[in-house]
Amino acid sequence: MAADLVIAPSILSSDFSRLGEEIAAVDRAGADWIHLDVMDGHFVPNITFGPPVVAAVRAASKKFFDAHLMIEPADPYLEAFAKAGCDGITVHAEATRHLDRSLQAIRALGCKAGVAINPATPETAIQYVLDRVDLVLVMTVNPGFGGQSFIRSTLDKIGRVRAMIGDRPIRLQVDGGVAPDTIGEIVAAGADTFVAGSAVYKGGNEAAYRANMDALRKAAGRS
Ligand SMILES: O=C(CO)[C@H](O)[C@H](O)COP(=O)(O)O
Ligand SMILES: [Fe+2]
Repeated sequence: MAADLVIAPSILSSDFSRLGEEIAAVDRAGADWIHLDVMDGHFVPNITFGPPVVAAVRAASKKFFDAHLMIEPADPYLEAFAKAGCDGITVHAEATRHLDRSLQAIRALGCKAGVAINPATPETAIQYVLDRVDLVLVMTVNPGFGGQSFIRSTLDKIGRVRAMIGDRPIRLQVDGGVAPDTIGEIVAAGADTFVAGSAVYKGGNEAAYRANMDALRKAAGRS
């Protein structure tokens, strides 16, 4: 496993009326990456934002912009997200007809390529694209909303994905229900990159965000 642990606050749980400030606040409070949840009201039952908003908030932080595209199709929008300033782009295996091609396209745009799988999707969905990706995202809630409960049946799958990754330089990310009471088991299962929305943004100010991320790192055994 990668020795370093990455905490990526999901701005889905931030105050959207102050999005730039909310990103800058988690940056100062110790976020490793910024996780951007893009939803289309089609692949998932919610709508968030697109490339113009990403471009508008890009100046708020120099940290890695980790775009989680919950959109179908994704291919027509990859270039726009790259130009908006995303450092990594993750597409869902379930929403991408020609997954190998999409992942090649992301890398050709100069971004890190990620592939996500939903809780009900078996890990075999990604077995033939592992040489095309820099990140595998195992969803631990059904995508679409923040603040949902962690789905425990995903723990075994995280372990199987870790074994599939082997010694490849691929990050294993989890997203959904990551909190101090779940992160220990998720680390033990083999994940190294943690998206947390409600568990980071609760409290509503920078001091709370710092304390929340410290609590996650402590519960993960990394502080
Ligand atoms: O992709 C997502 C939802 O589809 C979000 O990243 C995720 O839900 C984060 O929220 P929380 O940490 O509150 O579960
Ligand atoms: Fe996400």
